[in-house]
Formats: sequence, C-alpha cells, structure tokens
Amino acid sequence: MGKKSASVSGHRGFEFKKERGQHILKNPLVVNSILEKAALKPTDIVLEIGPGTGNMTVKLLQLVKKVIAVEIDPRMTVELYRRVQFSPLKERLELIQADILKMELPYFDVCVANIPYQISSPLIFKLLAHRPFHRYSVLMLQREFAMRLIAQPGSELYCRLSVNAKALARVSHLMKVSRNSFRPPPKVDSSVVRIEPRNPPPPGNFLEWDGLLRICFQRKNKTLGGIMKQHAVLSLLNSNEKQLQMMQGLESAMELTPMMTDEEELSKKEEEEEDDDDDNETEELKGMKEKIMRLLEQNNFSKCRASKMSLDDFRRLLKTFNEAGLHFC
Ligand SMILES: C[S@@+](CC[C@H](N)C(=O)[O-])C[C@H]1O[C@@H](n2cnc3c(N)ncnc32)[C@H](O)[C@@H]1O
Repeated sequence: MGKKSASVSGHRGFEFKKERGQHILKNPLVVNSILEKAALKPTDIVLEIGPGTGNMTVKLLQLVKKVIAVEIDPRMTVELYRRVQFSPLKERLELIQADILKMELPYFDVCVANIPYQISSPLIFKLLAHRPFHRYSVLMLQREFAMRLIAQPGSELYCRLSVNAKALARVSHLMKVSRNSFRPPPKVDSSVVRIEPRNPPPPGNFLEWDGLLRICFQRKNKTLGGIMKQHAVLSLLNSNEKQLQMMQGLESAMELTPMMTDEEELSKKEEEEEDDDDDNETEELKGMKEKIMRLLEQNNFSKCRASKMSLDDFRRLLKTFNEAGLHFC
C-alpha cells in the first residue's frame, strides 16, 4: 500500500499510485488519435509499456496481430485481464507482470505506450539499444522532456539528451495532450512523440561518446577551451592515454617476447613501481593541457560552446580527440 499522500482514489475503487506514474488516459479521442498516428499494420507485434487498466490495450488488440503488455502493478494486470477475459481478442494479448527496466525485452515491431514519466530516459535508451531493431516507438512523455528530445542547437532546452537522441534516433513531435485528458490529472502537460531508431546505429563506442557529451554539457554555455582545461578533464584524458599506451605496449611486447614467468612479471612490476614518481603528474597534466589546447585551436573548437554545437560538430570533436590518441572512457 502506497503512502496516503501519494495515492488518489480511482478506477473501480483502487488507488492510483503517483510513484508509479499512474495517470490513466480517460479521453478516448486522445487514445484514438495516438493510435491513428502510430500507423500500425495488422501484422504488427506491439509492445505496450504500462497498460494500466487497458484503455489503450483493448483498442490496440483490434488493430494488430499481437500486443505484449508489460505492467508492474498486479492490480492493473488483474483489471486488464478482467476486461478481455471473455473476448476473442484475449488470444492476441500477452500480459507480463514485470518492471520493464529490469526485464529483457521481447521481439516487437512497434512500441506504443503512455509511460510513467519518471522512467522516460532509461526506458528510451533501453528501447533504442534493443536488438533486433523495432520500427519505432510512439510514446506519451512529459511535454518538457519531449521538447528536450527534439531541441535544436541554440534552443534553451538543448542538452545532452537532445544530442544523444539525435545520434541514435529520428524524433518527431506528434501531438500535444493536456493534463485534463488523464485521471488523476498530472501536474504537467504531455506530448506524444515518435522515436525511430537509426538503423544502422552510429559507429563507435557509445560510452565514450556519452563521456564526451557529459563533459561538454557540464556548463553548456562555457567555451570548450575553458571546459577542457579543468583538472578533472585533464586527469581523465591523461590516465586514459596512459592506459591505452600501456595496453598497446603490452600487445607488442606479447607479440615480440616469449611469455614471462609469474615471478619475472612480479619483479618487473615492482621495479616499475619504484620508478613511479608522483611529481611527474603535474608536469604530465601541463603537457596534456597544452596538447588539448593546441588540438582545439587547430580544429577551430576552442571558442565553441556545447549549447550551439550540432550533432556533426560533436562527431568531428570526438574524431579529432581520438585521432590524437585521446579517449573519454
Ligand atoms: C501513465 S500510466 C498509463 C496507463 C494506461 N496505459 C493508460 O494510458 O491509461 C503508467 C502505467 O505504467 C505502469 N508502470 C509504472 N512503472 C512501470 C515499470 N517500471 N514497468 C512497467 N509498468 C510500469 C503503472 O503501473 C501504470 O499502469
């Protein structure tokens, strides 16, 4: 049972839980409009996340071959099952009681969902990382979050999420939905967006890409020249560079020399540790700073600010660093 303040009395007497984002779409015109814009095919397998009491699910079942509905709240799954149990449409429904963030996603063609807003970000990236690719997702999101997803460079809402979304998907705004279309009404307005994964996905290591964006968007209006000379950034790039050089050295040593015994390896490590000199660190970071500033200057990045940089600018920035042997993870 949720806290009293976090629950609202609702459908058939049970309480809607705010912490589960339980805002039921009560306006059938909105449901119809979402489904029309979803342009589903009769052969589609649809993943619905958080079917709740099933207002959208019963309509989806009439349109497609199969609906896989994943709902965390057992009271909702019971309610949804009750609605379809005597209908032939029941055969098309696979109802799974689970936390969508903790389960392995099944195969699906399209995802259609009025999701709990608090899981928007991890859920979208989970959907985009899922293989095989789905055609697209049609999701109800908090309006401001939706606007961040589609924000363009220079807009106030442009952020790391906007760039990552553009890198991995084509996102379009489908419709606005007012808070009065839900029961209980949420405190924010909503928007429905269509998110189509880019297939093939962008090449490269996503963690490194995201690492670069995190740094650039720490202060999105500060110049890259200013951001990249921070101690934390210099140390990160420096230790990644050292690690990479060590691994490259190790690879060539393994190619050229016969395997050392464990004892030989241990004594070599001890010798190396004795040679280590902490005072070198500041000198190293100074060198790293000069290297980075030169790199930014030569490639016209020093005065750039993340808030105004396009997807292509960030791609070029990462390539510039990587070609100089510098990595963000
Ligand atoms: C905004 S309501 C939408 C209900 C219904 N689809 C509708 O439009 O009326 C979100 C639903 O997602 C469910 N939910 C919340 N967190 C979830 C999670 N992690 N995994 C699966 N379902 C979740 C809630 O219990 C709730 O039924």
